[in-house]
Amino acid sequence: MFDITQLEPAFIKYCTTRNHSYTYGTAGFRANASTLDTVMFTTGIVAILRSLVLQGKYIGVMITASHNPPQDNGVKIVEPSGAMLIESWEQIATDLANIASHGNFTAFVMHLSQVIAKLNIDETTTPRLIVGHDSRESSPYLMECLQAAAPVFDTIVINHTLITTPQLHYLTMLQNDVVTEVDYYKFFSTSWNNLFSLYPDLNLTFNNLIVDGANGVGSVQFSKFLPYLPQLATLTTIINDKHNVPQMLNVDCGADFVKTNQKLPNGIVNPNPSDLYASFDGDADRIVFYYVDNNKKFHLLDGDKISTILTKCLISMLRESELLNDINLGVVQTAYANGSSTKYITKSLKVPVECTKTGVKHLHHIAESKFDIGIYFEANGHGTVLFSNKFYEVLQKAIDNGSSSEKIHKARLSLFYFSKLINQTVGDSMADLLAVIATLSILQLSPSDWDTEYQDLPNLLTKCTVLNRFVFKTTDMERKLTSPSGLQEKIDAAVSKYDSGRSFVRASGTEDAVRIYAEAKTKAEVEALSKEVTQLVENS
Ligand SMILES: CC(=O)N[C@H]1[C@@H](OP(=O)(O)O)O[C@H](CO)[C@@H](O)[C@@H]1O
Ligand SMILES: [Mg+2]
Repeated sequence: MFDITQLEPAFIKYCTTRNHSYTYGTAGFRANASTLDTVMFTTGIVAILRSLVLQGKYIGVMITASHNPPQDNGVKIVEPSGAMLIESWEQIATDLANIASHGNFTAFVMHLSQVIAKLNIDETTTPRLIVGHDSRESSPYLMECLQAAAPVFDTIVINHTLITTPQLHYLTMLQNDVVTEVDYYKFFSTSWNNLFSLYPDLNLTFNNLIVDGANGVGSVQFSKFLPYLPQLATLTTIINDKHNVPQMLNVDCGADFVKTNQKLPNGIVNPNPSDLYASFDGDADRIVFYYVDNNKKFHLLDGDKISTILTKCLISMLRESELLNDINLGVVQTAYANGSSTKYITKSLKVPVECTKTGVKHLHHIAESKFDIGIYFEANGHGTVLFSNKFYEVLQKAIDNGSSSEKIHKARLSLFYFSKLINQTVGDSMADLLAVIATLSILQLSPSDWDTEYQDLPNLLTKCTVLNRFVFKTTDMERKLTSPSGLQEKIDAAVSKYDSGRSFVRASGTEDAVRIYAEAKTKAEVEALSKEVTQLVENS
């Protein structure tokens, strides 16, 4: 039995941020790190309660603010399956944080005991947490806040300290007391070796690989992972690897910088057209690729390009496996996906596309519930491919039954090993990097061949600060505004003036801003459309 009144000293010590209203956004709680002690303390308790409700299964907690600036931080909870916290618990997490922030200890204890009573918890269960953090300066202290309530609940806590978000998701999914990051390296390098063993004569389609670690935890982890991948290690250089200079995190580098500014990150002086470049974000769950042409012009290969090339490869493996009619494959995108990519997937590859709301939790859910092979990527490079139980059943049966053709058998084994190469819990810079390189090798496409599969429509993603972003409410998978009243009609009128024009506006779930997306036939038109819509937002 636990006595929650014993939480008082920790409450006084760690809940120093008062009268702050916390909201659970697109990716958990996220704000300036100086305001986060209270919500870290309560999130630790929520994770403990979640573990108690699930009979002591390991619950993951990651402290990170991903691509946000160094002074921010955040926290997200991971289910035992490795997926994000189930949505119905977001409210429990939000309410507990806000009662701790706005109320005194008595009010807090009263609220918490009501929550515990409602959850019907068996108090003899031992809760288990598996935790980690990114390289931010604030992370170790926030980790202390997060764990402050653990002794009162007799919690077992495994702290992996400096680890990437997807590694933490993967290790949570293993539900094992003794797993470490080495288990991650071994699993994914074995998958890589298995897949390549089917293609002994295959050459990579670029000379060198340059990986931008965003000066974050991804650079630490990738340098530890590389020795398990000797074939790649010899041709890979990691740049922006100053994870121990926290103020450099995501500054002029990383996936978000490259995608938003559509240019090379810091640290690449003389780019080589025969090399492949990739940038991770601050917690290494996103990746974008790029290359330069012979004129040294920069070309971005973003989440849409990743999603389309993986789709092309997997659909051809399915076809060669003669399983196209038994396994359903589809792609999940958000409204931010470039219109050309959607057209390419549906028209050229003849694969269905679902559009859903921003945030990986939404994409993941659709990919999992609608498809046997669900490929999902946000345009910013956050995504993965999910393989269903049915996929494994059908494939295993086909492999066991054997095939007269060597080619068909090889395609089936390729599908199997490929499914093990990509992180099943969440988007993962390192696993996605391996999956893309394997894809390019199997299809024998150079980075520029990959790029020419389809041509992006010129697009612009900007943000603007407004008095109250919460008045911007949307419908139709965030593609249309329902409030402020009358604004959507004005946006529609603006869009209709442009060839292949598209634009939508929504409030960010991670920043205090409204995002404006626009695309059109030419760069000049997209700039004009974006400007018009920005003015409409500002005047609303
Ligand atoms: C347009 C855009 O890139 N939005 C990002 C951003 O969400 P917003 O709700 O737009 O702030 O951060 C999320 C978390 O990292 C990420 O999932 C999402 O794709
Ligand atoms: Mg991230």
